[in-house]
Amino acid sequence: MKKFKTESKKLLDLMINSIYTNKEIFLRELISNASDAVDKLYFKSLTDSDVKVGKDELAIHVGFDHDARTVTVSDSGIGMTKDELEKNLGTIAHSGSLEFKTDNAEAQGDDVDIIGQFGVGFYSAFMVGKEVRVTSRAYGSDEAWCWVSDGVEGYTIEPAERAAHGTDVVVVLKDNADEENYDTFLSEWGLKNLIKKYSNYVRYPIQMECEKTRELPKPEDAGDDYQPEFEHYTETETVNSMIPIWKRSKSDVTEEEYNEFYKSDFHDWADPARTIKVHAEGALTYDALMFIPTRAPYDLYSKDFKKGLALYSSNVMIMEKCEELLPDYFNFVRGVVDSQDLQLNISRETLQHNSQLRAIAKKLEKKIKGELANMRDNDREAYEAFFEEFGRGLKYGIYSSYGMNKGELADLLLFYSAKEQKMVTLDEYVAAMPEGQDSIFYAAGESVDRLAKMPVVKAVMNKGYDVLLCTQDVDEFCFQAMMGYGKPAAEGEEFVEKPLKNVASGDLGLETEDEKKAAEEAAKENEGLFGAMKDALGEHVSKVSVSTRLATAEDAPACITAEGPVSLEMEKILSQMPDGGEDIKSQRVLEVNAQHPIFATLKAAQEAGDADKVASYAGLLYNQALLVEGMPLEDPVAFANEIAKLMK
Ligand SMILES: Nc1ncnc2c1ncn2[C@@H]1O[C@H](COP(=O)(O)OP(=O)(O)OP(=O)(O)O)[C@@H](O)[C@H]1O
Repeated sequence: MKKFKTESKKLLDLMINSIYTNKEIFLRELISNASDAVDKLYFKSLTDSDVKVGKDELAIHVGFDHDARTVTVSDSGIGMTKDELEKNLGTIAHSGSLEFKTDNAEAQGDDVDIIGQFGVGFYSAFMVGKEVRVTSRAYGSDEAWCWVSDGVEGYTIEPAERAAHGTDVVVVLKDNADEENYDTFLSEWGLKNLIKKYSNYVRYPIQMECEKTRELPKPEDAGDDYQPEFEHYTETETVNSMIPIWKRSKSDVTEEEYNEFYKSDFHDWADPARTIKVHAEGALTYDALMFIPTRAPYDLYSKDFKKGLALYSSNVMIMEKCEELLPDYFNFVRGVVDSQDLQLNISRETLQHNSQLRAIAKKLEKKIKGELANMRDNDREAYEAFFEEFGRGLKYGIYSSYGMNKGELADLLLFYSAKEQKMVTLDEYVAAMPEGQDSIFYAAGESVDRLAKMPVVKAVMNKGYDVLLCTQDVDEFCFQAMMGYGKPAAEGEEFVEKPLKNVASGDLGLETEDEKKAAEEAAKENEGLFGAMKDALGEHVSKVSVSTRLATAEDAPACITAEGPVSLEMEKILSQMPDGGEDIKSQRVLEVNAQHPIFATLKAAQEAGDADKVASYAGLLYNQALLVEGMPLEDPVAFANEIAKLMK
């Protein structure tokens, strides 16, 4: 037996125990080696007229023997001589494939795509195998050799038999232990799954003998009670689909084919809303195929959801979900990126340089954004359906970046316009703003119908201004992070942002000079009344004041607004959060309509010294305003009792 050198032994131990996180990739590595071997022979046939092999003779075979506990990967490739077995498999980190690639760098065209480069992949077989036997016959040689090793001490090379050129790698699996079970590698289903997962796009057919059943023909003399009989048989099946759809030119692929690929590879039953194909050449050459789904997967908004695109290099899957390729707010995009130029880490599980990924991600983000903008502008119905499913994520993207992402995302948002009675973009809202309107108004609450009836909304609408009715919990948080919205109408034009204002908060600055004056006067005149009302309401409000937004007898008698950064709707949402949001309160102001007949009644009660009536009416006004604004009453029984008292 030839012993591995001490350094090699250490390296081998490292290889087997530390480099890979996932044992199952051993099959990917052996299949990649087989594909390289076949590729090398094919390349020879192209460059040397003495070598005659047809592409259809070239295949890879995967099989297993349950009783012997072996998995075998065979190829009809270039094979290895005794010397090559020694050099390639006896020396860790010696890559015959890299040598081949370097030697033939000039002559290689698109027809060859060698995967190996580090000279370590083969040894991953020892993660699952207690012994590996490699029987190989080099092309053009009439002798075969068998290399055998336990992956610990060393290896032997003995003469062997093989009918034709090529290599068989037989992995004798380790025994099952408590924490490891290798039986999945001893089933047709388990191996097929791994081939599909990692090696589906290897360019040569990967074949397996597959078990099938078929019904036997019904005998002519079968009686009425004949039960159909079945037989088992095996058939050679090609498991991989070979040609990656993303490498085919867009004009050669039908929409149907893209849809089928999407549905089968990403496990969706609905066609995608959009398909985005990218082919980039230059410093980094790559292909990408991305899909915008029609509907959100059930776990999109859960913590366990993992975003990412599948990453392939030389047709072999490196990562199932490469997170770095997508920003969080486009987490719903599914797809594939494939590049031969990626500098892989030795385990092929990550890349050496994330800057390569960043460059790709940046370009892809632009493409996705462009596709969404195109859908928004040219197929509004489809875009609204998209937004219904995924809009929350876009808004959350603005909120969670404290508004930093608004440049990328804000023009993709849609909100319900009270005036237009349909979904509009912020640009459409701004474009329709009448002369003199300098803010974007919105209201937040549970439903559009309810919001449309709110006095604070009506008051702004009566001035001729539109109000965006926001019904998602994230809406107001998103707007607060944005603070304002605007973009230059034309290139080079000045950039003016319109502030975003909640119609139920603070001073909107919409009152006329006359209205302002009237309110100031009413406040001064009725200082005593407002003081008494505030006392009656206690901690519930920070202030009782004359409303400037409710300014005619037809408007509501009172409304509640919030001073400061926390609105009533935000308070409601925060109070429903599991982690202590209930402590965050808005500063409520009870605004009273001084033109409303009820105000006259209140004034009269105050003048007559009827403190009980003032207190009771203050409570009633406060509670009914809460009801209108969709806020819970603190004491519904007391409220009902007060009303009953009035009705007696
Ligand atoms: N089935 C095979 N047929 C012919 N040669 C093979 C086969 N398997 C392995 N080899 C040779 O053994 C070498 C070492 O294989 P190994 O899988 O360790 O590394 P690699 O494929 O070169 O690189 P990587 O670590 O990137 O996969 C290969 O470069 C190749 O020359």
